[in-house]
Amino acid sequence: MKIDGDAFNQRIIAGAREVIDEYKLIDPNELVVVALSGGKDSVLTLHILADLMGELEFDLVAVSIDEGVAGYRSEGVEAARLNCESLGIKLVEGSFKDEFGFKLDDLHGMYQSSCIPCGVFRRQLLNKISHQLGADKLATGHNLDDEIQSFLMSLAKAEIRRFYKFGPKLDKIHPDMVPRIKPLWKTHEKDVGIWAVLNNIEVHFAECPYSATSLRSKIKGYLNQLEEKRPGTKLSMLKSFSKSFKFEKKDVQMGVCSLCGEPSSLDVCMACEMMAEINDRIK
Ligand SMILES: Nc1ncnc2c1ncn2[C@@H]1O[C@H](COP(=O)(O)OP(=O)(O)OP(=O)(O)O)[C@@H](O)[C@H]1O
Repeated sequence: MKIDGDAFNQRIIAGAREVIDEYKLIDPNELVVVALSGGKDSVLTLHILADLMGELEFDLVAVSIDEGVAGYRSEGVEAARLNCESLGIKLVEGSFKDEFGFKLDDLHGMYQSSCIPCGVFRRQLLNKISHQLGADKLATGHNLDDEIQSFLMSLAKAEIRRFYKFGPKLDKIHPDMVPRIKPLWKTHEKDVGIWAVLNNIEVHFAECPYSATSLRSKIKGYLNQLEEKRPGTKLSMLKSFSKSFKFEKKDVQMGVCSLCGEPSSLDVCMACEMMAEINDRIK
């Protein structure tokens, strides 16, 4: 079946715009930072926001983190640079090596999945750089698929506390924590891939070599099978999760880590706890 490119693009943009408007993701005069991995989802988020910044009157900067995965991340960072250059958006780069003194590859075999430390350190660094830049919002490329996967992962691990991260806009729960927004919250991952190919956009399509070990990748496979057999399942799940779980964000108590001073709900943040183990093992 041949796709009508213009109609498809309009549908994708309208879907994100609907989420931005419905959930009031961005206010005028705000500085929005896009967490830009160079993958298709964050690149689409960058393009959509670059397109809207004039009309909605906000500023835009992108941040890319090099986690230190040989043969993988440098291509993503390159795609991030090319897209920022073509759209005239400033790109700020950070790396695990510079910030924490190790590459993700150095941690190989230390955890059940390398995605565990990767997520912890990346989230902290993205927030730290965004806060230093004076950002009001941190936009990620999380799409509908990512969101249901995260929800099911929290359910499977009985990490009920994490349910507050569900939804297209997270509240500001600490002065040093930049609230995250997810313009692609209702966009199917498959459609993002089609958008990138259809428009010949420079994106890094490869999967991280560590991702196959994660619980997320298993849940992703299951959800894709389900969607193929029963189209519409993913959207129904998103809708039912949205209706069933209304969490009081104020119940999440945020303070600062007693070691590094970064926002944390624990006395010692996950990053510092992991850092102590890592220092014992590799330094
Ligand atoms: N290295 C990174 N630098 C900046 N932001 C990142 C990075 N990795 C992930 N993110 C942000 O977190 C979101 C979800 O992460 P995920 O691991 O699903 O990304 P990905 O699949 O590598 O790339 P994408 O989601 O952009 O296609 C991304 O959409 C992006 O906004």
